[in-house]
Amino acid sequence: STRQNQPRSKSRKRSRSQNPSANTRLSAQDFVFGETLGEGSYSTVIRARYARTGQEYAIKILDKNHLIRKEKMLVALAEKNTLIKLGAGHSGIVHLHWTFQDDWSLFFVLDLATNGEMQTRISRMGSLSLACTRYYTAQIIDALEYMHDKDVIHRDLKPENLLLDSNFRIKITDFGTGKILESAEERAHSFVGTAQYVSPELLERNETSKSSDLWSLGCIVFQMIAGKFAFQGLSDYLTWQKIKSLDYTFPDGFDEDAKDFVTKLLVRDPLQRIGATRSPSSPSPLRNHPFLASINWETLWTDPAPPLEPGL
Ligand SMILES: C[C@@H](Nc1nc2c(c3cc(-c4cn[nH]c4)ccc13)C(=O)N=C/C2=C\CC1CC1)C(C)(C)C
Repeated sequence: STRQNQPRSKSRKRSRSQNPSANTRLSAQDFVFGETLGEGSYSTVIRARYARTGQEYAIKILDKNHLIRKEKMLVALAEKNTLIKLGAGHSGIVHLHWTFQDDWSLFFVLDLATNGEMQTRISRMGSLSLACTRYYTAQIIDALEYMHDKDVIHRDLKPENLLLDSNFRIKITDFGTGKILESAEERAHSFVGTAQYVSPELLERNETSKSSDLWSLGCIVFQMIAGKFAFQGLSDYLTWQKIKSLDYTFPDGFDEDAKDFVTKLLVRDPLQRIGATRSPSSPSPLRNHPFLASINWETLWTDPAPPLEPGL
């Protein structure tokens, strides 16, 4: 029967099975751990197989003592709550299936994205074709609008956090920058984001909003097509100077519609960015931009991904 084939928390029909942290009976012994997939700032993500069903997952393991010493336990819990809040509602977002702990660690059992990080693809390819860039940009927008409508801001959107599942579709991950916690005082100390993708408002006013994710999207689209960062200095400080002065240039041959799209995202004033003032009820100017005219938003998540071929 299905009871044997599912991790037990799923076998319960009540709402408990919807709450990943409800399961107090899963333990590390229920999994066979494999290769390390990546290291976060306070965590390691390891490939693992749930022994009972053979289903593969990615398990994020956080060291409790480390979290306590660095006063990041609340950040870890905020990330868990953000992941729970996002739930299984969107296939473009990594889903948290269960959590459990032992004396030393917290365990988050998440979707495995078997084709890894977009960053790896861009590095290998140099750049992505326009068809790939349009497809992935549309999927990022769709997932981002879902997140923003749930009042979740990613804050550190970058190609490393854009995973590719077995069908080469996007899965956004690493919500390690829990916005729930950010009091003004904490904000002053916990500098968030990766240099090349940080928005001007975060650099100048330590401020982030949903529109900061749109700035990062602009940097990502530029990078997918150009095969290099929009803003890159010889040091983080010089990169930040370029960001604050909007010092970037499109390489020759950069698609004109894509240029217009990126230009409307890399705007200093967060409120003037395309899509910044969208509401769940109003149509999104991002989706209607000419650069994405060829996208069929209804079949976006069932269409096959375009072949990953080099761009420019
Ligand atoms: C960006 C992230 N890297 C990764 N995070 C996750 C992966 C993941 C998979 C591969 C991969 C799979 N096959 N080949 C490579 C390479 C990197 C991955 C996954 O499958 N499922 C959930 C993940 C993360 C969820 C958790 C943050 C909440 C860092 C470096 C932070 C660990």
